Amino acid sequence: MSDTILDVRDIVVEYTTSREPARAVDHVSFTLDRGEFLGIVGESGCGKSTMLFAIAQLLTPPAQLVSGEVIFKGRNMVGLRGGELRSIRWRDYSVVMQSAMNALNPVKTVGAQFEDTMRAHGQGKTAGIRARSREVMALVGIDAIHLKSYPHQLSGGMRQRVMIAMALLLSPDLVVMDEPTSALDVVAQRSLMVQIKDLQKKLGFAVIFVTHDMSLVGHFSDRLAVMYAGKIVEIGPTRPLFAAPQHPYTRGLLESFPSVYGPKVQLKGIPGSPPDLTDLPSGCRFRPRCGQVMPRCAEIEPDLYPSGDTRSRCLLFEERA
Ligand SMILES: Nc1ncnc2c1ncn2[C@@H]1O[C@H](COP(=O)(O)OP(=O)(O)OP(=O)(O)O)[C@@H](O)[C@H]1O
Repeated sequence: MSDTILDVRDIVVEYTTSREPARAVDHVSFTLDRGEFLGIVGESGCGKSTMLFAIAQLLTPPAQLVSGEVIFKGRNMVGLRGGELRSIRWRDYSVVMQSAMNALNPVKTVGAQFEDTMRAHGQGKTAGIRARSREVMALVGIDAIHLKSYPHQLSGGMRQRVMIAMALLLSPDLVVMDEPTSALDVVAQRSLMVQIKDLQKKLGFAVIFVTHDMSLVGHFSDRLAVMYAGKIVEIGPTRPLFAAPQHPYTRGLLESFPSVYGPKVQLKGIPGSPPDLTDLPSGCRFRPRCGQVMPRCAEIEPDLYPSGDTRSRCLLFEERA
């Protein structure tokens, strides 16, 4: 039996604008195995959150899924109606957003919100709801007393943990996370990441984790997908991708972040900024910022080619395809 839990097939998402539509996700495909931790990285505006929303079926206008399929546990989620989706969300997959303050209801206690979620999925027994609520709070290291707290009574780190506890209430097989640590200071960020990883190993759920901070997911993900201007430009196992990044954009990204280990090196960054999605350069989208640009890069839009242990969307690797 296949171990694939999620099969994202050729998805295209566009935002309607007053000019051309902005194609924020442009023919993206990948699969995710049960229990796997996939990091999605890239600069701000490259389409990471839009892709996550497309997978979780949470897109709202002006964004729309133009084409593609999202096969989750063997079923295409694209086109499922509200009721069908509601029965899958939280139970089979859950979503942890950037800001728990926006995702949690400010006028309900944490416990009441857990109860609503569980009752909406057919858990009728109050004793069972209370026990499970205490259990998930213990999983994320928060005293059950805070089931009586309102979101504003908790620190930022506690709120994010509460969101994770809520995401785990119904033991889903997949948790998608959109920069869940971005509002926290560096120390709180690391400790939350360690906790997410521990929970994932213990409970066995798969994770898709979106972040612009490559060094953050470097220690925790099994595989990484690097996005640039709506496309995956490199994808592969995390370790080799970090040790020997192949795509010039991945190399630039890695050189933009200080490494926790290894010698001190000058941080370089990537010159310029990502292109306007309504006015893309011809050929390779990264071409105007690339240090290894060749004349052909303006003419040919590269495919994903095998490149070392990863696959890269760069003509440097074309002959190996
Ligand atoms: N409401 C909107 N209307 C029009 N275009 C939008 C809208 N929201 C996003 N976009 C377009 O989609 C692109 C991708 O946005 P998205 O938020 O998915 O990127 P991201 O990589 O997640 O960025 P960040 O890390 O800042 O969250 C943006 O660059 C922008 O061009």
